Amino acid sequence: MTYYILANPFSGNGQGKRVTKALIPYLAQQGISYELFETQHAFDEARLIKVIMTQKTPLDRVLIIGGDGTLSLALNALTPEQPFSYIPAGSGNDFARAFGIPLNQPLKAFKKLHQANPQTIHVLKYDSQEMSGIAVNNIGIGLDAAIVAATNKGEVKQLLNKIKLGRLAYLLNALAVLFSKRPFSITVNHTEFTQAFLFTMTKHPFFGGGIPLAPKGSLLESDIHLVELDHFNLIGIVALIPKVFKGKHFTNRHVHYQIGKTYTLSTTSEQPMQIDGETFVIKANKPLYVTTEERLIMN
Ligand SMILES: Nc1ncnc2c1ncn2[C@@H]1O[C@H](COP(=O)(O)OP(=O)(O)OP(=O)(O)O)[C@@H](O)[C@H]1O
Repeated sequence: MTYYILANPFSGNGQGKRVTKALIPYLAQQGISYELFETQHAFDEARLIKVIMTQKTPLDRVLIIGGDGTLSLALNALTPEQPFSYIPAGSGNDFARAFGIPLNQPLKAFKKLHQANPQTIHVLKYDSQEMSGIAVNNIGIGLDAAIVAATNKGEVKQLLNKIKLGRLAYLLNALAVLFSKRPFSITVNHTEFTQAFLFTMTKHPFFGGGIPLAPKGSLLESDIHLVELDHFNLIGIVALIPKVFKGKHFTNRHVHYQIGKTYTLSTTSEQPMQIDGETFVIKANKPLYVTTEERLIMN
């Protein structure tokens, strides 16, 4: 059995490279066979998964090393029947937190996955006229997407990442967007929210690098947790932030929470949308259909 490893050396500000550097000598020392495929540029994951799938035999394993974005892009290129293993090497690592994969301990994570049997998890599956795919963490429309969009394109992020303050970039952008983002109207399964501010569907508790947005979410179930926050006064919204960090935001009357298996939604205006931290837009009156899909993980 050979491990076909897809690694993003640049994830987590170079953590992908550090994880690979720790893992490869260990595999060699243990006599474990491997083939390493490192991404050469952004969005190289799908190409490498295709190469891996033409080379591997059914007994070989697929191991992904990177952040949530790398995992998401790789799984979108992998068929549902193909089991995968994962070692986190990002900055947020929400999927790894949700599945209990050791963070910052690549050898511990590897030893665990090496012994593991395939287990079924449920990820998000989305579909519209314009796009389709799966998401391992969450799909957000409005505030979180606007923050991700502002952070991803900001040169400030690169600078702050270098001095290990990437999370500060999120915080600064979050504050700027908080004050400028306007509410929007969204209809989900026939319920209309006319003053929506944050609208996030998640399969597991975490978003934004460990923030417990939906503490009861689980990858082991097909439930999709929907958290919607209405735009109300900004002082109230700012006061809500520490509660979100503690997972205690559901008592606020402006927070709406639903658990469901499928959602059909549409907005009346074009809005930013984030899918596992990559940014898109949802066009006005273009329905998006969200459900779940089963995947096999060996961790
Ligand atoms: N060789 C590369 N050079 C530049 N970008 C890359 C490379 N390989 C992959 N990418 C891009 O990096 C992004 C994914 O980064 P990833 O999310 O894994 O790390 P992160 O942002 O540090 O972690 P997290 O999402 O956990 O915060 C994707 O857009 C992917 O296409």
